[in-house]
Amino acid sequence: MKIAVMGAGGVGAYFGGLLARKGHEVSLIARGEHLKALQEHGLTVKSVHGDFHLPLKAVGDPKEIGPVDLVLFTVKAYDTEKSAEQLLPILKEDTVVLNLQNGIGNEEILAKIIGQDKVLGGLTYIETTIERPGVISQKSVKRDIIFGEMNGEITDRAKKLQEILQKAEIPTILSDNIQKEMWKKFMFISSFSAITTITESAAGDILACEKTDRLFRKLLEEVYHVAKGNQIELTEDDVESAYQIAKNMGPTTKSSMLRDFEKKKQIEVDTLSGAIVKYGKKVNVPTPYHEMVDGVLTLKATKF
Ligand SMILES: NC(=O)C1=CN([C@@H]2O[C@H](COP(=O)(O)OP(=O)(O)OC[C@H]3O[C@@H](n4cnc5c(N)ncnc54)[C@H](OP(=O)(O)O)[C@@H]3O)[C@@H](O)[C@H]2O)C=CC1
Ligand SMILES: CC(C)(CO)C(=O)C(=O)O
Repeated sequence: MKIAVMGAGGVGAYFGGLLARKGHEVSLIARGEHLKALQEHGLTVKSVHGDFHLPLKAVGDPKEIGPVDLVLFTVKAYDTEKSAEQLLPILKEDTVVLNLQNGIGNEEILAKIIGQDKVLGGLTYIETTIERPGVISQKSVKRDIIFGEMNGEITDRAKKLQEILQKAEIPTILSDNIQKEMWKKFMFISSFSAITTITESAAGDILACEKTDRLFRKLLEEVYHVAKGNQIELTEDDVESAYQIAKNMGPTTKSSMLRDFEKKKQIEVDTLSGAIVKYGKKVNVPTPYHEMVDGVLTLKATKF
């Protein structure tokens, strides 16, 4: 299968690398120093599941790839619109674009630009980052993808994609309610990104401190109430499951937002805590915890 990775960073290059190892023709779309290193030295992955090195095609302009069967869409949320436009020349009638970004609403932005029929909703639980240009460091045992058609249908193309991902050793669930799965991840990641970045700490320290542990729970509960207000059927068990994910991912786990913050890169606060505030306002559900985080991190990020 011919595959392009739009935004070959921590998530994209890691999964792209696993697919290439199974014989798929994978091209990485990247930019800057990272692109230069990929072109000169190939992709290096250091992973708890095993290190590997691959000389993969890496380009800055998707036009150099030609039409593809599958796109992994793995840019940060703030790059969605521009990156979707750049994809247009490599899309065929039956190309599938699997979105793996954090946040809610990215699929809708994608659909407006490339067409609803091409977009599969998705998310991933994995800790992975660009350690230095050309080198990905994948740190978590967990590396799951959950995806599905936005309308919940279990289609042949989705079943085929699940098989391809599973053959590449990626634990993959095909969901008939991806919108709900995305909200579950949204509840977890908006709250986990908030508490890790504001405290500049990993999961273990946060959960071991009674006060930050309570704050994390408050952030999760706030999203639960916002979700309910927006007619999303999350339960209190989902809040507890989200809390347990932070516990189970291990004490050294950091959010990708904290890693970006440490690298003094733009952070996705607008589409995580900022988005919770907006969804809350829409249905008159107060969000003081996420509002505080959104304000503090927005200001801090202007000082890089
Ligand atoms: N990292 C993680 O552990 C996880 C991340 N996620 C989510 O997945 C998404 C991707 O995150 P992550 O992999 O960390 O991001 P990265 O920043 O590591 O990777 C994205 C890469 O795409 C590049 N890029 C962006 N736009 C373009 C473009 N138009 N053309 C070429 N290159 C481009 C970026 O370049 P530049 O650096 O110059 O901006 C960057 O190198 C985010 O929404 C994140 O929240 C979800 C689960 C886990
Ligand atoms: C917390 C983690 C690493 C788990 O998938 C994540 O999704 C992120 O930080 O973006």
